[in-house]
Amino acid sequence: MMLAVDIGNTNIVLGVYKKRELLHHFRLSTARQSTVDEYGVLIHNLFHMSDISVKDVEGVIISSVVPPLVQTIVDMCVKYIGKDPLLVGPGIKTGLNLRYENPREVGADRIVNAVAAIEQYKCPLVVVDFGTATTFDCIDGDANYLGGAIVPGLGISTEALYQRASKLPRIELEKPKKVIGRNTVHAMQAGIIFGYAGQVEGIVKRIKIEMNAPELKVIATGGLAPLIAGETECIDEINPLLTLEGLRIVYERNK
Ligand SMILES: Nc1ncnc2c1ncn2[C@@H]1O[C@H](COP(=O)(O)OP(=O)(O)O)[C@@H](O)[C@H]1O
Ligand SMILES: CC(C)(COP(=O)(O)O)[C@@H](O)C(=O)NCCC(=O)O
Ligand SMILES: [K+]
Repeated sequence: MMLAVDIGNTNIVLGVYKKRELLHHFRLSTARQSTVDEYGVLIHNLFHMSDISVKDVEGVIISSVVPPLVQTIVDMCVKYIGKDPLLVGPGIKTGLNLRYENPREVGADRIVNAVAAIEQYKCPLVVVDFGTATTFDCIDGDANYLGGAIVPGLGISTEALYQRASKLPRIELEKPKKVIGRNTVHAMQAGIIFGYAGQVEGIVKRIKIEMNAPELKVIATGGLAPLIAGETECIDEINPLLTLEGLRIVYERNK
């Protein structure tokens, strides 16, 4: 078995693979102050509840966009799983041709998303990951990673209204019935959800023009993808496990 770990700014997602098959996946909060032993307890409990033996884990791969947590999770793997994990970063074979000005700058989650999408779909394509931030990753017809766009995530945007405007409450990220809200909560939900869908549409439209690829496929992933995908025609498919799949592929390429 192989353990794939994606450390995002909000959630740490873990996947347990047996060859190409995802047997289990788990989602933890990204707690920057948690210790090696605290993460060890979580992993121990999750494995125990799922009847996974640590002894069966032959290797671990990690992608992280939260530098302060990397050493903690690496140390946890060594101490509680007995494996030195592979880190997605410089020196690792991804098979991806990165056209970023500085390839080291690209988030590891964006890299593994792109690797998985190229394997699973026909290029050209765009991956939209609705996480803490929403990222757009553009892949051309020859499977080159071109770059993309980064926008504030749905959660961050919603939180900003609450934090910066005294009379705006904290709201649930839920789709309202109408775009014309007749109370504060509905008005905020309308603005956030429908505004976000419009933003995604606008960016995808510009990407298609800039890449001269009107037929390009748009794949959505990340915790909040289903909320927005229903509100726009521009998303072709939701693939919630794209990041884990990318980690599995990169792991195979470095065995
Ligand atoms: N299965 C899910 N259903 C609903 N919301 C989710 C789910 N998974 C994650 N979320 C929410 O989506 C947001 C982004 O999560 P995620 O995609 O894991 O972000 P990141 O990769 O930045 O950690 C968070 O607010 C999280 O609570
Ligand atoms: C853009 C991101 C913050 C998205 O992270 P996430 O929302 O998945 O937590 C992350 O991919 C990142 O820190 N990237 C580095 C900058 C870049 O990709 O150019
Ligand atoms: K992510």
